[in-house]
Amino acid sequence: MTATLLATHRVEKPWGRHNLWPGFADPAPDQDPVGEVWFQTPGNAAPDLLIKYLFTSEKLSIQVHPDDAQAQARGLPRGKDECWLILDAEPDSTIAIGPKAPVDPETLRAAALDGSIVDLLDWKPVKAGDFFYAPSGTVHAIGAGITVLETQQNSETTYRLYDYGRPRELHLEDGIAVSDTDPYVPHPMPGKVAEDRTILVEGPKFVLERWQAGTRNLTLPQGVTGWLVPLAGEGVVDGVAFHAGECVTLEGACELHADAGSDLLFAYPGDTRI
Ligand SMILES: O=P(O)(O)OC[C@H]1O[C@@H](O)[C@@H](O)[C@@H](O)[C@@H]1O
Repeated sequence: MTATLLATHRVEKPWGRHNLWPGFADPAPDQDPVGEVWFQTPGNAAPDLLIKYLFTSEKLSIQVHPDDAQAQARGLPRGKDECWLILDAEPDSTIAIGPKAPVDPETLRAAALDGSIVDLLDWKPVKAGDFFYAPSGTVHAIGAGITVLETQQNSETTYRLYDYGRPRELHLEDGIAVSDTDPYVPHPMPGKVAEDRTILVEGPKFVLERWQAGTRNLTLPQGVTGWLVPLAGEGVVDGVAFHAGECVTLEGACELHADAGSDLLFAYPGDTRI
């Protein structure tokens, strides 16, 4: 059994914020806004998954990620399926996920060049508690005024198709080549499978569970790491205390106690619940 409290890595982004979220120190007013906080595993090994908080004040780029095969064909370790649990959103906040109607790659390319791609996409209103799974290939954009907990394959390959004129690099040819041109179809979600267990994602790249307060004995198979993400509350796992806003990786057999009021996510690679 091993429980490791992860260090955080803050990433400044043009669409980030100066007022973050309980448990996260705000950047000083004269510093650049922080858009992402990543939880980093110690050492050099690149784990399968990456957990991030996202804090937005403007729309992110319209973007797409390659899948495993497309990434590996480009010499990259893996693709990037990702999913978002909305923790907070302003009343008019939206997320774009896929085109509203089927579109051919040439039309998508032209729309990315002249900015009309914004209107091609399906912008959905979002509120706290909403959940979206975006498989690799899904053209997407997270909107303004949103706090998100993102669980993703551990990849930083983002192909930007459109960036609202911000002076950042675009990756039009790569992006169009991996874009799914059909409307988004929601990913199957098993949901509540026991009184104290909800499965938000069960494959193909990872499993994501949501738990409340209580005591659990977990046994992760040999070689499998689990990421425990306390969204609210606090507790102890294998003698390591955790609080909302932190992240603990687990290996082997672990005993977990989460106090009343806790809201926990638990992610691990694979396509089947343990
Ligand atoms: O390219 P920008 O706009 O900075 O957005 C990059 C960010 O996009 C989000 O949708 C997620 O995929 C994040 O993991 C990623 O870091």
